[in-house]
Amino acid sequence: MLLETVSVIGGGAWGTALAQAAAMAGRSVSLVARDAAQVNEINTSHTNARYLGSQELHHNITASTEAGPADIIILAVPAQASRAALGAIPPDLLVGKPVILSAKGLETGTLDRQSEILFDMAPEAIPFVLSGPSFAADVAAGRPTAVTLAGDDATQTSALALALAGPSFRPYAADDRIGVEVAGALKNVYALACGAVEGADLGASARSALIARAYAEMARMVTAMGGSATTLTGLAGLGDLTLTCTSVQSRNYQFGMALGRGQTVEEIIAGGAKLAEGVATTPVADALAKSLGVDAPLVHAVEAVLSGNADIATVVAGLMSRPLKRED
Ligand SMILES: NC(=O)c1ccc[n+]([C@@H]2O[C@H](COP(=O)([O-])OP(=O)(O)OC[C@H]3O[C@@H](n4cnc5c(N)ncnc54)[C@H](O)[C@@H]3O)[C@@H](O)[C@H]2O)c1
Ligand SMILES: O=P(O)(O)OC[C@H](O)CO
Repeated sequence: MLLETVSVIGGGAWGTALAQAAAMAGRSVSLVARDAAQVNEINTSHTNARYLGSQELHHNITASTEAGPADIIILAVPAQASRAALGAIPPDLLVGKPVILSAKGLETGTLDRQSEILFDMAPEAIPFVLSGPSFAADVAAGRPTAVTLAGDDATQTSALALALAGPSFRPYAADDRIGVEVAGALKNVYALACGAVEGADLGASARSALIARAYAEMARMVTAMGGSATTLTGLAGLGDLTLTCTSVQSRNYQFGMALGRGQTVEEIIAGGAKLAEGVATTPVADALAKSLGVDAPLVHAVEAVLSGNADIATVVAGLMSRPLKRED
């Protein structure tokens, strides 16, 4: 498998950061963004100010509004836009190519994981999932970051990890593609909850209890969806859950803080909130839990708050008065 050139689809924070990581790994990178002015800025000033401020971008990154041929395709648009973004790529560019799915979310309506969307849109592409504790600003600045890269063929996955590894970006190869993508999607739901705990001033003890119970719930969900609970001990599980559930740098955590302070979803969005993938993923996860018969009280509680069916005090009281049980 030739792995020299990379096409990153999505000129937002994460697409630009992954383009930077690939360029730092020695790859020749094309960054595909919809906005012509942004493409011009990246090519002339080597910055993407809207998403990454004054961070200088590697000169091996060339921006374009259209995807061209590449050995590796990285999809880095919001989860709800993945289907449309894949549909905009000429189909022959995806045949037999590794496509790295980096969005963390489940699709509204279909309830699909990211690789299920890829199977629909480009069945001859080879799916990989990249996830783990990684803020775009950190990756773009070359701060040390480790992620999980999961694929179905161990040799191919290791080769791809090697092609993207640099001095500050360390992908660990793994084989549980489903577990990695479900963990990446669900941690955003729990980050909303942890942010709400902070916004409502419920205390650090409550937040840690929530993280631990979220981990247990995530394990039930991952197992029911065909992944392995063991995956959650790694970067895509514990690593990303703790990062996003404790850091105000997380957009999902920030959104949750606003919920905790009593704002509605509509008010938070009208106030200019950045992308918080958990908002769209929560009702999907809730529907999946119900259809799979998984006990997921935390997902359900977040759904109740987001939909306006219950306030934070009511869901906390409900969670605290569930029948006592053994810790498993
Ligand atoms: N930002 C991070 O730190 C980070 C880290 C890891 C994973 N992610 C994941 O990456 C995904 C993207 O997040 P982001 O931070 O880049 O969001 P963002 O809001 O910074 O950027 C999203 C980009 O996608 C583009 N886009 C939207 N719809 C599109 C479409 N149909 N076709 C082409 N481009 C489209 C937008 O124009 C924008 O440039 C999310 O699922 C997020 O969870 C983000
Ligand atoms: O800012 P968030 O909440 O989208 O989180 C970004 C990354 O997923 C953290 O690993």
